[in-house]
Amino acid sequence: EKQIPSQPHWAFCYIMIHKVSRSFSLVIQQLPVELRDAVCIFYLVLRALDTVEDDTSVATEVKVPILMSFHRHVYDREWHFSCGTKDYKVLMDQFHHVSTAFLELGKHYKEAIEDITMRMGAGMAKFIYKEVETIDDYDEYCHYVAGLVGLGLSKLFFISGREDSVSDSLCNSMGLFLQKTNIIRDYLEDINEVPKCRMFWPRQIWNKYVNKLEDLKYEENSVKAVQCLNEMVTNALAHVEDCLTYMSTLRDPAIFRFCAIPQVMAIGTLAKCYNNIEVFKGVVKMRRGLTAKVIDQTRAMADVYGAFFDFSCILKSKACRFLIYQKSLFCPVIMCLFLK
Ligand SMILES: CC(C)(C)CN1C(=O)[C@@H](CC(=O)N[C@@H](CC(=O)O)C(=O)O)O[C@H](c2cccc3ccccc23)c2cc(Cl)ccc21
Repeated sequence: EKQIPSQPHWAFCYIMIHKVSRSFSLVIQQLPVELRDAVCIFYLVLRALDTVEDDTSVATEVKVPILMSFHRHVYDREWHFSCGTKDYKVLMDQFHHVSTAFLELGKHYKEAIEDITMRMGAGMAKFIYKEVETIDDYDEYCHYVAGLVGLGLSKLFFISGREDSVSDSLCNSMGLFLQKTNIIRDYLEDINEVPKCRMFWPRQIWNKYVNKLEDLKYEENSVKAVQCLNEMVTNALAHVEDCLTYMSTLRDPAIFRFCAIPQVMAIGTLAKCYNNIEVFKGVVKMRRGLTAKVIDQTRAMADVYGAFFDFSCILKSKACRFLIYQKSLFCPVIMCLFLK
């Protein structure tokens, strides 16, 4: 039957989304209601899984079984596992509201969310025992925590009947671009994490510049640190073409905005991080005003090409500009930008 907004579990879910991610809760409101509910639950299930993975005070022998069986816990109204801090602790303690709402979703939505949760939990468990050494490890880890989100969202869009299915590789790139941007931006926060620092930058990249990842934050290494940072940004930019291709396949304007806004935020963050020693001194965040502007002005591919084009001007990289030019050939607005 139709959900009455007063039902406590749906109220809890939407309030929780608003608490953990202001911009995401704004963007999710654009979606058609049936899809919005499925994405809301998908996001909260993933946030809960991430909270378990992130909690360094949970012993490995306790954490791994929870990650592996999380996809079944979403069906159990009684289940919860207390961990995390602040709003994430509330999410974990009150998780039964998420399970109750999850059980009200359509069958295909539940199957899609369960499948991605199972695969992500298994991937997270694998990386509890495994460091990110090579660039392949880096891509594999980002696939588990973010690429799979792209696959899952595309499945939900398809189930809603509003979008055709898209190749796994394009969906994966959407997630990798966002996650690699977060990993670059959050260097200092992750390296200073207590009790155990979290390291996602691949050794294959940073060991060309320093002996230990944490050495990047010391003043005397600042030239090498920025060179290493720029290599990490360049690695993330490799996904731009796939992201632009993915977004240009989207038909539903609401789904387009839902996908495009985080991508434009990410390209803006990368632009701020590029060549910027501040990444090793504090967290480099886009100004709140700029975030509001992106949410308001990202409506069509022309806006996305524009944002990526602005970034490529900052990069001054011919390769990136040429790529954007190539992709935007059928977009008059961008064409005149190039001719300017
Ligand atoms: C790791 C991640 C990038 C996938 C996290 N992730 C996102 O980053 C959110 C945005 C968000 O939460 N922003 C936070 C960032 C932050 O915490 O700093 C904010 O507060 O602005 O967006 C993604 C997300 C949105 C739209 C399309 C996507 C396609 C593929 C993969 C992910 C996609 C997301 C969608 C879902 Cl359903 C679940 C998680 C995410």
